[in-house]
Amino acid sequence: MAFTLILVCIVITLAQWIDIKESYRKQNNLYVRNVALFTDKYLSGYEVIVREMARVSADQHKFSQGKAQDLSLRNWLIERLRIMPDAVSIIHADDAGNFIRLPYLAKPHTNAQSWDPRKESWFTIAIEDTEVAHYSINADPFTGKQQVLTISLPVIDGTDGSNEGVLALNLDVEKTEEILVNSAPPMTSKTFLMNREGKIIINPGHEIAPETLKAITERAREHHGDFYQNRHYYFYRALEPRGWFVIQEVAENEMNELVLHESIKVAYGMGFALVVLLFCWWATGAALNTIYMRIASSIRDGVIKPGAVEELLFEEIHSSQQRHEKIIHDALTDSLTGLANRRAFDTEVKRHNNQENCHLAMIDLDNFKSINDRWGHPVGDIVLKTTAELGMRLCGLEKITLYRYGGEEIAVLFDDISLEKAQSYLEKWRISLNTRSFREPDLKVSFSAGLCKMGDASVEEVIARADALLYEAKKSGKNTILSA
Ligand SMILES: Nc1nc2c(ncn2[C@@H]2O[C@H](COP(=O)(O)OP(=O)(O)OP(=O)(O)O)[C@@H](O)[C@H]2O)c(=O)[nH]1
Repeated sequence: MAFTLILVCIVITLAQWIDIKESYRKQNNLYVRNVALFTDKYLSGYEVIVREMARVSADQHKFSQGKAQDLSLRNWLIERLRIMPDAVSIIHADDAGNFIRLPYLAKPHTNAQSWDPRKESWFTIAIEDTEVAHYSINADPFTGKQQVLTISLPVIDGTDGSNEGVLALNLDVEKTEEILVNSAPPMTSKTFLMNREGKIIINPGHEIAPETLKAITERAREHHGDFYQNRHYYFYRALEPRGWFVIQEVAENEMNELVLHESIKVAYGMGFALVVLLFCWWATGAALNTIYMRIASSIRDGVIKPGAVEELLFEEIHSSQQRHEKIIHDALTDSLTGLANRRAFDTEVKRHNNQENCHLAMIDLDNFKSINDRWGHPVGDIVLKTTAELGMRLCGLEKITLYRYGGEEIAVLFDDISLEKAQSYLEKWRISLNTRSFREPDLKVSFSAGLCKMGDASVEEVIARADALLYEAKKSGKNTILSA
């Protein structure tokens, strides 16, 4: 029992462990999805503006036409730049090496002096394509910033389709990092952006080993998902169409600690419930044991000891036993005289016939019909009852049993009693009945009896012999006892 309960508790706690872990997995996936959505919205907003700037630049800006007509475009671009809080600069460059960079810096960083935009990856990729915006991380030679996030697009003349170069918007990487820093993961973890080639795009200061990046590129094959690698859980989601991934790295220890923290509450609850159950089980067993012991000793001693439950149980057992005994008693007793009835006689006579020194007497009231006829049946009943009472009273401690054999006939079984003693008993009974005064002044009652030995013939023959003697007694004038 206790073992089964403990087993159930362990199974429930384990199921709870798996359930909590699964719930954290979902939370992390949701977190990565939200970061990806937010980052996507953030970058798309800037991409739309860059696209608009590229379109306007294509219409208004031709490097071949000199600088004068650029002023209005420059002002327009500067205005756009001002409304983009995270934008660092914008560059329009063509494949002849001409470029303008806004805002204009009077003292650019020394790196800018020999800078050629055509050597930048954002230029080479963007100039080959006509539709898709390109995202890359670069250094800004003008400010000396090591990292800017560049969104680049080709500048295509709307009228003749000629390529006027590339427009590139540089965003402050630190601002994009803030998205990742300020996002609230469900647990302590590292969140960063990398591309499909395993290169880090944005990483707010986490240390990510190159082999980890390699492993992620091999495992992160779907649009989104999660996997376990080298004691870490990884949750990822693609940032299409940039070919980037938002990655969240959770240490296995961190996940296990959280799951353990949650599961331990359930385990404590289960443990407490188990202890309470076992205690109740033990207490009930002990209480029942005490009750059984008290009932047993009550039954053995015949004394009901204090204690409501035991008393009730004892009473119930006792009264049910009494009911049972009464049913048996009623089944074997004549209701008028209180003597044992014919059914009891039929059972007992066989037993007596197999024993030594047993005798049978058949008794019949004399002239009973006349008594009934003269004084009525109720008086006849009283006579029957009085006869039985006298016979019973005279038995004393002897093993003499009286049976109402039928009508006004009574059978008597003498167990281990000599013929003389039996005769003496019957005689005393006959005299006491015959001398008995009734309320009815003229009522005189007597009986005749036939007494014989048992055991030397069948029951039927013994009864027939006693009946024959009774018949003889009647014939000889009644109020007589004959024996053989
Ligand atoms: N009051 C009463 N009468 C009974 C009962 N059982 C049998 N009797 C009556 O007992 C009478 C027996 O009459 P009989 O068989 O003629 O015998 P008897 O009148 O005693 O005559 P002898 O036996 O020859 O002395 C019948 O009238 C029965 O109705 C009973 O329980 N109560």
